[in-house]
Amino acid sequence: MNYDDTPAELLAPELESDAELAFEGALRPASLSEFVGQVKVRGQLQLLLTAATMQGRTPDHILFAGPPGLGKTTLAMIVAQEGNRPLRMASGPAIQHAGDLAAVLSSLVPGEVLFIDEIHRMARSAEEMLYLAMEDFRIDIMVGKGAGATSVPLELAPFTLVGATTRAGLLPNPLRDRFGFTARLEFYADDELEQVLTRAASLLGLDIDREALAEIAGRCRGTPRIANRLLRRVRDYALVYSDRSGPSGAGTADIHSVRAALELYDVDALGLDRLDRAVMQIILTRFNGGPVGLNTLAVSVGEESETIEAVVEPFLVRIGLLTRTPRGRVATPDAWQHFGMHPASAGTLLDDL
Ligand SMILES: Nc1ncnc2c1ncn2[C@@H]1O[C@H](COP(=O)(O)OP(=O)(O)OP(=O)(O)O)[C@@H](O)[C@H]1O
Ligand SMILES: [Mg+2]
Repeated sequence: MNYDDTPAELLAPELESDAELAFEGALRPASLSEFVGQVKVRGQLQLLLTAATMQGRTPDHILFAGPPGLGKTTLAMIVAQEGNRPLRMASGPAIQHAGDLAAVLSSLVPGEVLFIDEIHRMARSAEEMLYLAMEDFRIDIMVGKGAGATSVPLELAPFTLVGATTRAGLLPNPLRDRFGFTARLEFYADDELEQVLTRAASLLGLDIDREALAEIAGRCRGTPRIANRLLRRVRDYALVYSDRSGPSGAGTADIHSVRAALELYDVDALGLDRLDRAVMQIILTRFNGGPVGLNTLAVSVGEESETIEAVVEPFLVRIGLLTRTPRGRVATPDAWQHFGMHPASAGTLLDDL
């Protein structure tokens, strides 16, 4: 069985390169009204921000949780932009000591939005400092060492903390409880992805029809970042193989060029990526459909169980290939069908293990 037939980067929901970063920057919607989908979250955010503006106070702290590429960073930027507030970007892994966080917090200006990406990866000591900062806009700084050490309180400017995490479950309760609003981002529906793609196509100057956009939307794991990435590969294909009669000379793409381009890159009809396929195939072939425990599964595919749980599983569950039960992960009848396999009889199963 070949698990490595898709270029990993094409369907990976994580960011890959600097070029992609620049492209994402250009595509990021700048206001809530431009932001596609997540209707419920958008409404909730709008209310929270408007109420804060009416009262002239800083908005409550906000946590965005959900799989990679669904718009957490984009929404954090929008929170700052909508309220015309300065934005400071930080990331959990870069905050390894309480002192790192103290330096950031003490330099915030009143009303500033502090965005901490991957907030679940911050150091413990920094987390504890953050509790006090979020609640009372105050921190205690330790001065000196050993018996002579004293703690000096420091007032902070009122700020709004915006946290993003792919693993809300890893946040300690005291931290989670201090956010006034937690938004869980969902995978996008096909028609929403089509809107994202329409906008991106016009920015790329690519002439592409509805049917072709719908085909890409159906294969991008419900994720805008992947939609934009697949669109760029389709653009390449159109550039090289079409007659370049599009308005900007970037080529024209239709359903045939989309299918050909995606086939070239081994993006299957459901948009499963290499890791999705590896997980499903292990469950089907090695464990005869399951149940399989998360850790066993992670070891079998050679991945962190964190990645399986945060990135792979939510999507497989959403498209109905996998269910989670108290005894482990189980493949659905649709999964057997998608991979063209059948459950083995009990005898062969024992041989296999
Ligand atoms: N609702 C949306 N409408 C339009 N474009 C979107 C939307 N959500 C995300 N995008 C696009 O997808 C890209 C990825 O979004 P973003 O960087 O905000 O994801 P993320 O959730 O922060 O991912 P990660 O967990 O990897 O940091 C952005 O460049 C943006 O162009
Ligand atoms: Mg992000």
